[in-house]
Amino acid sequence: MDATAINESRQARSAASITLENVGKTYPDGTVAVGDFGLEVGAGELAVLIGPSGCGKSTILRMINRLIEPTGGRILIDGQNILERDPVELRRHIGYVIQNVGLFPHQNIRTNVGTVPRLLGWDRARIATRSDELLELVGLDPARFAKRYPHELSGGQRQRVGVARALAADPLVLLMDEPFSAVDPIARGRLQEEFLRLQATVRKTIVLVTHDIDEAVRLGDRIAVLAEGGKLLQYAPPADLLSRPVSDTVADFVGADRGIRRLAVTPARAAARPLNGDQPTADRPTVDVSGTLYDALAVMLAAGAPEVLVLEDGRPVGVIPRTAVFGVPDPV
Ligand SMILES: Nc1ncnc2c1ncn2[C@@H]1O[C@H](COP(=O)(O)OP(=O)(O)OP(=O)(O)O)[C@@H](O)[C@H]1O
Repeated sequence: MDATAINESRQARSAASITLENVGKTYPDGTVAVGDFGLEVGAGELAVLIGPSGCGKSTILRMINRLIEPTGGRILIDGQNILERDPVELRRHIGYVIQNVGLFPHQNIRTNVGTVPRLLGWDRARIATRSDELLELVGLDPARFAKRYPHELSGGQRQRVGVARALAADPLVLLMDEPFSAVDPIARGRLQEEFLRLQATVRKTIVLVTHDIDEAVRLGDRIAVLAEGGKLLQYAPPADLLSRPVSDTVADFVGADRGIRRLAVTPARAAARPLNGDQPTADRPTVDVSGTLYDALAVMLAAGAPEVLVLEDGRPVGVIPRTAVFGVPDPV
């Protein structure tokens, strides 16, 4: 895809689909980092790659922006083969966020965020405006932070700058390699939450690598569980992965407490059973339809009740019985 095609497709939308077909990477010493890997990520979706150390996650990610050249297969962005593009030019249209951010230490935050727009030849005023807009978007007040240097920020703040920098030129695709793992668990939780809010606004197509199953479940629209050699064991939405792992290996990998995680990612709406017309609805414990099965369980436990009503706009639209929480069929 040439620059004109990119601009045209960006006018239509701000995210692109990613397709990997039979992608492989074999190193000259014979190491097969990735054997034969396929994956489809829809425009605006966030796909997570997870798996044991050395299974090829980073290799797959870095083949998408050609920091690593595949030795087999095809990688398509919006249907266009990226292997036919100039890698340097390609990378300017793909945001990339890594663990320790890699900010330039001798440049202030505004200049760091403006890195790619500068390479793309934007004028100075436009770069400054865009940098400040991005800093606002990631929750850093430009008046306070734009002129600081990276060492004057906390780890979490630096990570936010990394995300702002990756988004600066409005890329169609964002690649994130363990973006939140260098910060402590509390800061990480906050960053993940902010990141979800940000993604709801910008709706980029994102491939994110993590070691942390909780992070995968929290952030992913779909999760790809990998084994050594980039073997894809399962690719599914978090709730499906947790409730129906395809093998013992996947079940072990997603963990013994996957039942609890499943509750947290199953929407109350999906778990609700139809209301029986003659059941009373007054004075019964309730959960909003936007909540999860986890919220429903918390309400049941607090009220000592066997079921909760599901409300939409304050009106009962269904009921979640205790059996739904435990994933067993209702008695007939
Ligand atoms: N230059 C190289 N030559 C030979 N093998 C390599 C080379 N670079 C990476 N590898 C191998 O490729 C495999 C995949 O590495 P990769 O970094 O993609 O794994 P990963 O799943 O991201 O691991 P981690 O979770 O530990 O970061 C590993 O076995 C690694 O040793």
